[in-house]
Amino acid sequence: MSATSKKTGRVSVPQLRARKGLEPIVCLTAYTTPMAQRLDEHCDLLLVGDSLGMVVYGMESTLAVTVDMMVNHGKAVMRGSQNACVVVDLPFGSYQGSKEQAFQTASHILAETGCAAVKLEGGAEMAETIEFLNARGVPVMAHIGLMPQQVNTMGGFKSQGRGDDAAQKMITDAKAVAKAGAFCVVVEGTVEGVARQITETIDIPTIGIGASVACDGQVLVTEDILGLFSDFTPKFVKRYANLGDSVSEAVGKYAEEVRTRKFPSDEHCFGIAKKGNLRAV
Ligand SMILES: Nc1nc(=O)c2c([nH]1)NC[C@@H]1CN(c3ccc(C(=O)N[C@@H](CCC(=O)O)C(=O)O)cc3)CN21
Ligand SMILES: CC(C)C(=O)C(=O)O
Ligand SMILES: [Mg+2]
Repeated sequence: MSATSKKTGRVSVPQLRARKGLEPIVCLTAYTTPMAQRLDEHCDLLLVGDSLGMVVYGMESTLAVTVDMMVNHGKAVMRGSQNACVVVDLPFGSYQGSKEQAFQTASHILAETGCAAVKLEGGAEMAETIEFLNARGVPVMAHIGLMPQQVNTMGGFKSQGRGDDAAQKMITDAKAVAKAGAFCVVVEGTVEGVARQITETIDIPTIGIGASVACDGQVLVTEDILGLFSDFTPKFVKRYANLGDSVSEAVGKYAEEVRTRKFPSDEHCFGIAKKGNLRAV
């Protein structure tokens, strides 16, 4: 059972921060109310990720995701959950301009959705922004390593931390976001040795996605583990179900029954009208 705060019933940001080095933090993405309802009892943290652009809207990257989309899906996830701490991703272009822009966007998302914190991508270059937000009441989850919003500068969704310089830069980034006051940090697509060294070096929890078992917690995209998304499958995804196949099978049966007039049968109908109910024309 996860620790919950008395007042709201939800896992709080300080409780998550205090999990450093203890029981691993369980996190999954959530975009909708029905999925949040299913995930809530099992997860410490639900992340309304901007990956929804690719998973729900069929976009080729996360770059065109808007603040309005994040607010609407954030509200949906809050309605479907009561236990987990809900964190919403700041989308591309809504926070990189200045720390003031970041505060404007983040405070809007917190006020509109009721979520507990925001996540933003970036290392040392975002430290000032993280400190600015945190000091003004916006808890920040950082995100380093493979940063999908940097797909155009990184030349694709490629794993990070290979080579001494890249490894050293990632460790510097991790230290910078921790010092700036981030309450935890997502480490994405990063070689094990670097993820382990970061986890051992900084005093906030690391949440890994493709960053080995050395991290203080794990996150994956829910549709990936359920087999509901198949445009691509990152190496770090483990499939726990094949719901996409179940959907195809169920819908195939429905279509067949409609075409053969097997559906709807009597049990799904409101019966035959009594004589008096039928008005003569
Ligand atoms: N469904 C989904 N799952 C995700 O994990 C995810 C998203 N969408 N959208 C936003 C980002 C994009 N991510 C991605 C996308 C592709 C790869 C990928 O195909 N990587 C290859 C190459 C690795 C390399 O060259 O180092 C792989 O084999 O994992 C990884 C992460 C992670 N995020
Ligand atoms: C995969 C996680 C870390 C994310 O940023 C997202 O879902 O957008
Ligand atoms: Mg994201």
